[in-house]
Amino acid sequence: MSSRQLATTSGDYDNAYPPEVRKYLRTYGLTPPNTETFELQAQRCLKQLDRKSTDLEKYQYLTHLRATNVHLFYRLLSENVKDITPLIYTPTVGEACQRWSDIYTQPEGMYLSYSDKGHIAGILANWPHNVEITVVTDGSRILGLGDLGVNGMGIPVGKLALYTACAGIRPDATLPLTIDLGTSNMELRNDPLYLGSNMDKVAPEDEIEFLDELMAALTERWPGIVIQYEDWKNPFTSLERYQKTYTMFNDDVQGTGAVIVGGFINAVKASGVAAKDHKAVFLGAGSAGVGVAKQLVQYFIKEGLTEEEAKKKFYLVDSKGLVTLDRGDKLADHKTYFARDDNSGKQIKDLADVIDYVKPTILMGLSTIGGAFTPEILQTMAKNNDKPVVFPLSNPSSKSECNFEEAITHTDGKCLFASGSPFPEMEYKGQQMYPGQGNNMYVFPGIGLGAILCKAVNVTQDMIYASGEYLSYSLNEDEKSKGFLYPDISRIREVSVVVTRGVIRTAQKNGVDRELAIRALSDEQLDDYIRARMYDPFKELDHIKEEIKDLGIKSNGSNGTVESLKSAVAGAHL
Ligand SMILES: O=C([O-])CC(=O)C(=O)O
Ligand SMILES: [Mg+2]
Repeated sequence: MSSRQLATTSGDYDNAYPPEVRKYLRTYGLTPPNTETFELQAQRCLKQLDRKSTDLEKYQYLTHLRATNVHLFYRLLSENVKDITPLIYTPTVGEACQRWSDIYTQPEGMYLSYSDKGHIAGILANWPHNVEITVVTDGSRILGLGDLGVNGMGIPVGKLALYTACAGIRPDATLPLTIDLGTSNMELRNDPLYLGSNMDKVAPEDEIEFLDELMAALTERWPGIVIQYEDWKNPFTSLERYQKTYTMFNDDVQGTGAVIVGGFINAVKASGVAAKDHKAVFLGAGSAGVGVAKQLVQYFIKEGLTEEEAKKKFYLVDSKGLVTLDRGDKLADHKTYFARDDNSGKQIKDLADVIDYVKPTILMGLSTIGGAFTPEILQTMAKNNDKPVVFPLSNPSSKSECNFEEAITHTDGKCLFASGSPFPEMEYKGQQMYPGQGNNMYVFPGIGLGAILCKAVNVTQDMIYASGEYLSYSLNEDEKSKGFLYPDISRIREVSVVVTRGVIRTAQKNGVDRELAIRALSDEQLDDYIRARMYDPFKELDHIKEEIKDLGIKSNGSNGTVESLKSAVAGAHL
């Protein structure tokens, strides 16, 4: 009997497979006759993609392709990362989430509801694959688009597609997970097509009870699982509650922080201003803003400042203005750390006035207020600095505090720029200008893969920081000469190898690794070890051929022909 039964994944229906492989997989006759090269397959896909008139239609086509030929989808993605990533991830995924209940066609992960409490382990048993990593959201803060309830499923799906594309986690080892704990979004709840429960968000203590059960059930079913929290309105509670007990991290607080560290290290070098002389104004003092600022504190400490000095480099601005201790309102816990006490009673409401007061070298946007970096603000940054650092980081593009063209034009081409969502490069005064994309996709794939490969018990803050630091090392000479702050996205798999190595090395230093055998590897050997474990959609055919060879099919001297397969694969229906 063949070790293969009937085809089980959409990848088995790949029409790149020759007849003998189709016969082995028992898909012979279930696909069109010709065996196609990837070039031909890609030509057809790109033609179909081209014919779609909106990005959302392209997103839907790509979703369909993944569901019907998973390896082809990843081959196409890996050869066209720069063009396709914005269609399956930010910004298009934002629109897909807003319209999820409208455009829904098929399940792509698991949905758990509050009413499933007490039965979570039993429900997880329904998932048919072995899982190495899950991305879990409750949809309560999807990108900068607010509470989208279960429509947020697009985010775990998109993040995990990037795990596969960028870090080579096998597609069937990923689990997109959306928790339906109710939603405060009345527009959704009044929509009969809404796919989640029509109830208000559960109370925080009920949410914690639910999550306690979920974390235990996930880890019981898949003991090595890495759990990534994504797009939660209040991510701090779960981070503090679980990070020492489970292998988990929060991508928005920690991943975004780390990716900014990576670009920031390069921006500080390029700015010509010593680290100790920088000052940063942050528009947005929510979880992502504070998460980023905290990791930059770690950077300044590494540069020789005390924690107190490092903390003083940051001026956070929220909807009420500059965050100060004596502002008269009750500050959320996470803001207090950065609240200023040196304002001599002065309160400043407007961002432009804060900038006049602070004269920052760095302006960061994590506010989800599209256009908040006005031409005047950008002009002031350029007046005060030779090379102002301007990072409008909110997602998707519509929420970006400014776009690349505005930043370049209003700083007369001087700014060092990175945004959260992609913007096109442009020419300015005869010179080609390249935008950086400070998106956490540069680090989370490596954080997850690193944690999986070294079998980390926890994801420590040092591992997170290392992902950003190693990201900064991964710029090549060509990228440096063009003034890039982040490496070219088309090199993302190689970048992820470097990031993964940084994460593993740091786990080893922290003593949270359980795969002790890889401690002795040199850096070069470790990189090879990582690469060898990355799923490569171009090598699937070779793996199946190996499988066939292992069954001794070639041993009758017929070189794997259809005839030899006929006799060797007992039980196959030819
Ligand atoms: O998904 C992205 O593009 C980045 C991110 O985590 C967010 O904005 O929440
Ligand atoms: Mg996010």
